[in-house]
Amino acid sequence: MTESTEPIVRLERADIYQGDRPVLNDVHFEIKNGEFVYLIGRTGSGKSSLMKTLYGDLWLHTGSAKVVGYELHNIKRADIPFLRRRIGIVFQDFQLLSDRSVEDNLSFVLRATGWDQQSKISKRIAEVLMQVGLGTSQKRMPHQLSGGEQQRVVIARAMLNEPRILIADEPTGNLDPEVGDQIMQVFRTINNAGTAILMATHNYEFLKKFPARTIKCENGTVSEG
Ligand SMILES: Nc1ncnc2c1ncn2[C@@H]1O[C@H](COP(=O)(O)OP(=O)(O)OP(=O)(O)O)[C@@H](O)[C@H]1O
Repeated sequence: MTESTEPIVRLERADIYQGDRPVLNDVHFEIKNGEFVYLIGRTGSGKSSLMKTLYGDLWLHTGSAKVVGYELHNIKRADIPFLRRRIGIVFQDFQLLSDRSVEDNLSFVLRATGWDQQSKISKRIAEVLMQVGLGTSQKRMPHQLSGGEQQRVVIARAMLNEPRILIADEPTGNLDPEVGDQIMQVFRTINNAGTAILMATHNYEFLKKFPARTIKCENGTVSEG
């Protein structure tokens, strides 16, 4: 299979653990290139644990998983930063560095991932900010941004290294409904441009307004919703 036809995520008979405690058993699903997938389920059902396993924050104990070309059942600790470069991760709490500007938050990530030419760094920052509708905000500090704007910067940050998939854990959980809708539009625009998205959400309005494939954590496993 070539990289473009192979699923971006494929789990087979995977067991997800928090420490010694099993959270999800016998998980199998695939996410294809460019797909948009919602992940739903009650509080504590295992959504975050599943996502953490996909980006190598929780170790896969049993079964197999291949994510953006990396086999998680065989992955070496040293490869995890490279796995994460091919995945964009967006959390509910914005986690920007509060003591530096938008531009510096973004260049920090690029430099940490091997970018060293200032002209290329500036160009890439301008591109991702444009993509999230914040084209002129380079010099602003996080405290000068609304919650929705901060979340746009976080999404821009996740897009810096052109990930093949964005994994977003409750990305609108801290936002007003109207602002949440705008952020959802940003994800849709990114998805329409070809990046796959796996989004955990409690917001069932999104499922009605923006229908997409839905998978569900329930009774200790994952099923199509
Ligand atoms: N760091 C941790 N250490 C031990 N157990 C944990 C840890 N984080 C979560 N758990 C447990 O694992 C189970 C799954 O939690 P998880 O956070 O994956 O659920 P979730 O579906 O994402 O919930 P929420 O919607 O509230 O974010 C829960 O029983 C939770 O108590």
